[in-house]
Amino acid sequence: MSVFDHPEFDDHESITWFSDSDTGLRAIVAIHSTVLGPAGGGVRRWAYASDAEALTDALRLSRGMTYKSAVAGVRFGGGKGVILASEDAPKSPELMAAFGRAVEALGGRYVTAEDVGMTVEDMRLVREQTAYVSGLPPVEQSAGGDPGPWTAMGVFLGLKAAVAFARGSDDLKGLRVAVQGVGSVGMQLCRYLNEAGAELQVADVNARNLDRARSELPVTVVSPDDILYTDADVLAPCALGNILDADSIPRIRAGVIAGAANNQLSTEDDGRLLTERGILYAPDYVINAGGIISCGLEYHGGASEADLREAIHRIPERLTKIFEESRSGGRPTSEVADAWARRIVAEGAGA
Ligand SMILES: NC(=O)c1ccc[n+]([C@@H]2O[C@H](COP(=O)([O-])OP(=O)(O)OC[C@H]3O[C@@H](n4cnc5c(N)ncnc54)[C@H](O)[C@@H]3O)[C@@H](O)[C@H]2O)c1
Repeated sequence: MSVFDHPEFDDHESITWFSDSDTGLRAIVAIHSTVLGPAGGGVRRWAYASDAEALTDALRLSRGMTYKSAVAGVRFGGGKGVILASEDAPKSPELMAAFGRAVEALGGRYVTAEDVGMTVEDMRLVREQTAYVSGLPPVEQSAGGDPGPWTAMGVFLGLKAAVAFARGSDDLKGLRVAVQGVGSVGMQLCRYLNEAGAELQVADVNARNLDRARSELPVTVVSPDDILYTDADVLAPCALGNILDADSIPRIRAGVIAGAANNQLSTEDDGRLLTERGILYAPDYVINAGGIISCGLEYHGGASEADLREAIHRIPERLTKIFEESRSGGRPTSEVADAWARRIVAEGAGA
């Protein structure tokens, strides 16, 4: 497996592979950049098809974290952990402790938090081994905790800004929103959308999460194979990445894409395909920054919940600026956001 020539390598500062024979832990921590601060980024536990797939995910996600924190003004660089889930390494307090020791071994260059497949309770176990962790139970800090609900708040506000830009009004009453994935973020987003009067179509591959959505809210359940292509006004991807590509984009019917999932575009070219189809795309790492804003304030300390809410309420303003720059320059929103992020990091490097 090539690393330095990997298409997603993008000058990562370091990539560390961890293994612990007692617990079966196998993990990768990719640190893309520490220019703007310690590399902040959650850890994802997922059953990857191969080590190569896990590496690709770690590299893409960690670069996304650099961009996300840069644009959101969070004092973090970018990094990401992935734990390779397998039957030989069941989730256990010991496995979490082993991951905590791995984070500690990086000496503070990487600050972890929860992502897909991880919980606040897992972070508490990680915290027993290292201080380089955020997203802890609220009792241990003032602002912060589980980043999921804060991410959902930012996505909701960002989705409204995207709808306002595309349709001239941010009134969601009667608007049809298709939500892919009703996990931590997707479910909370659905609650906000329902409150605002939107009509919800949802899909999930996890029956328990789907049942929760169905029992709590008036939703129409759509098959996971169809949710991207359903007849909706807004598509909110809140599952995994790599869903927007040359195959899926021509079939999407929604005019706005605004959701939480990281790395929604398969390649940079896919941003252009969306623009050509007239679909307004809210760049994922801009709209889903609520979680890292929360983790950043929690980690650096001294912030109140009011500070956190105020910071998250600035997400729509940033998105609108990106939409405007995209429209006036005829460039995809994803390209505009990437250019912003690179400029902020370059300025940080020169400071
Ligand atoms: N949690 C956060 O604070 C946060 C912050 C930023 C970005 N994100 C991103 O948002 C997305 C969701 O995060 P989360 O914390 O809600 O994770 P989660 O694991 O709680 O929820 C994800 C849901 O998506 C479902 N899913 C997976 N594949 C699917 C498919 N093909 N079709 C339909 N459903 C599918 C899962 O079953 C699960 O219910 C992820 O991409 C994550 O990286 C999360």
